[in-house]
Amino acid sequence: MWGMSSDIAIHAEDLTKFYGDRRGVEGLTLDVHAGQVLGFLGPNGAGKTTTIRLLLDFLRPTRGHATVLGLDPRRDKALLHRQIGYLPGELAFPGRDKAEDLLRFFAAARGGVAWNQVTTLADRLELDLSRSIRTMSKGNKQKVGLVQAFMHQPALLILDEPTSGLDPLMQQEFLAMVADARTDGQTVFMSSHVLAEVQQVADRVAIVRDGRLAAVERVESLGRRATRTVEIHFDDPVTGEEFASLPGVSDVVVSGPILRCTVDGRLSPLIKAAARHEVIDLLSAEPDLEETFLSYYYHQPTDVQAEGAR
Ligand SMILES: Nc1ncnc2c1ncn2[C@@H]1O[C@H](COP(=O)(O)OP(=O)(O)OP(=O)(O)O)[C@@H](O)[C@H]1O
Repeated sequence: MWGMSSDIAIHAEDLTKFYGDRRGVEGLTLDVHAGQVLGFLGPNGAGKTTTIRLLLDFLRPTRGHATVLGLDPRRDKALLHRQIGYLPGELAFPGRDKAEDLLRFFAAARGGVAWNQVTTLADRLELDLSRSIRTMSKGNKQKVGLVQAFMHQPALLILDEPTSGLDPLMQQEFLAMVADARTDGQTVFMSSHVLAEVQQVADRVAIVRDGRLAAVERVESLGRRATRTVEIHFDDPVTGEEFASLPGVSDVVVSGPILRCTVDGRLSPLIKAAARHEVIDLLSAEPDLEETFLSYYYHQPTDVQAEGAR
């Protein structure tokens, strides 16, 4: 439909939303491949929720358009929503009492859901379905939201800050649910401001800031580009100068026989230079995607549009 190939679950083209003269999101062009997990990353106010609401036709774009599961959200909203599992960023449940009642209501609205799906998900998340939603903590409400998003095994899951309010164990369980969904061929679009969690499950990461897409990267290539911190202990004092100009080496700090620096990319230039001295020890911290992301994020001009965006 719409000339879209079915291996694209979400296609956004110049998607733009202004709230008055305030930018929600501008010029967002992005494809999400069917069967993949896309992490949609950015800090508060970057435009993640705005983008998600545009994809679902809860907001109308100022400019541009989106195609979701081959459908135009503006024309086929109801049909589209039946095929999607959506977790809103702000959960507002109607006044029904028990979690189970609310989930039965959602299940019926979707034309019936195998109830064992619901209980399986609730068990995984350690959610007591007999509890009253009104008295639930934020985390437990979030679990109810997740169960309703996953319970009909939708072709596409659109999740706005899905781990918010979950404790670390439950965050891991949620990530396992996403990995299982991917195994089953479902597509997942999840927003987050935490790279570490997205890194575990995503195929690609899209980074938004100030309402613009700053980068789209495969998770592995983010990793390959990772900077790492290296500390080398020598027998005798060294000078920083002989290391500071090496390719990829920065932030050189020398205190006596100890050298600390940041290396971007391969370690060999540093290791060759170090080997001119007697090396006692070398410590290299695991490439930290969070740091890579942050350095990338803060050092790029705003209007960079990565080649990987399409
Ligand atoms: N209804 C609105 N009216 C005016 N401005 C809005 C409205 N909704 C969002 N904005 C603005 O649009 C920008 C993007 O907001 P959005 O909620 O999409 O960001 P976000 O990345 O989802 O952030 P958060 O994680 O805080 O939800 C922000 O500057 C925000 O203040």
